[in-house]
Amino acid sequence: MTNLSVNINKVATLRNSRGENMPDVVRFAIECEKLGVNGITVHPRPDERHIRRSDVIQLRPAVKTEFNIEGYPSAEFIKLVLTVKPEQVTLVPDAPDALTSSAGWDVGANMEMLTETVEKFRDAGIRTSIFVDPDPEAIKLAAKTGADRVELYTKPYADAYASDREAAVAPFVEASRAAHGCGLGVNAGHDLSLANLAFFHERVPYLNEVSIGHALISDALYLGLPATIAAYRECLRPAAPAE
Ligand SMILES: CC(=O)[C@@H](O)[C@H](O)COP(=O)(O)O
Ligand SMILES: NCC(=O)COP(=O)(O)O
Repeated sequence: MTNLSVNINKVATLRNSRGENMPDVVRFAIECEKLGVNGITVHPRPDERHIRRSDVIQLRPAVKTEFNIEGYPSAEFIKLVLTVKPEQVTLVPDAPDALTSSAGWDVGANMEMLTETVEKFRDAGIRTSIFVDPDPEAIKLAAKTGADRVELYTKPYADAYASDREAAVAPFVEASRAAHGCGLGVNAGHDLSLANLAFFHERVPYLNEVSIGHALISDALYLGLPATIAAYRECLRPAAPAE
């Protein structure tokens, strides 16, 4: 089974466009859980342009499924995560002013820092995941940091899906096999959508979790949240066993 974690960053973007608390990110997370999602993801950025540190703290007791916090492991981020103790932390290499995530880690160049960071979170009982491109070498190194999972950066898949979906998904199939072979769990995310998710799920083995925000929140504006969550969950329905 592949879990669906809803990234609620964009709900906070809308909230922040006015000075008050509408929409309420905690209420939104609870509504998502009532509709059957398996987790809630947030990516607090240093400028607090969407999710704020105070949101992360308020979400913790409200989220009853899996709380996944993504971000660059600055001292401030590490302190926040160790205080909040989510079920999962995803380490992402974004610069403080990044518009959005645009690449996985250069794991080799950051081996010592990643290994030390993973150890801090593991000691606190928090599952760790490292954001990587679908590169078997980076994945082998990620396993050596002691991380539990990798998250595959799926924008290249999303971009290439319309022109040649077989070619687009092939590196992710290989990457997921490599991760599984190293004993790592496999997450995936970035620009997954109703257009490309079902095929990704059908083809990529060992997929533990997808985290989806931008497209899902946009779809909810058109379709409503219950229909949107139902449609994404349908994309992740296990294939019927072969006759
Ligand atoms: C790691 C990743 O792919 C997501 O966290 C994505 O970057 C969402 O962040 P924004 O909502 O700030 O674009
Ligand atoms: N880890 C990816 C994520 O949380 C959501 O990315 P996106 O769907 O907003 O591109």
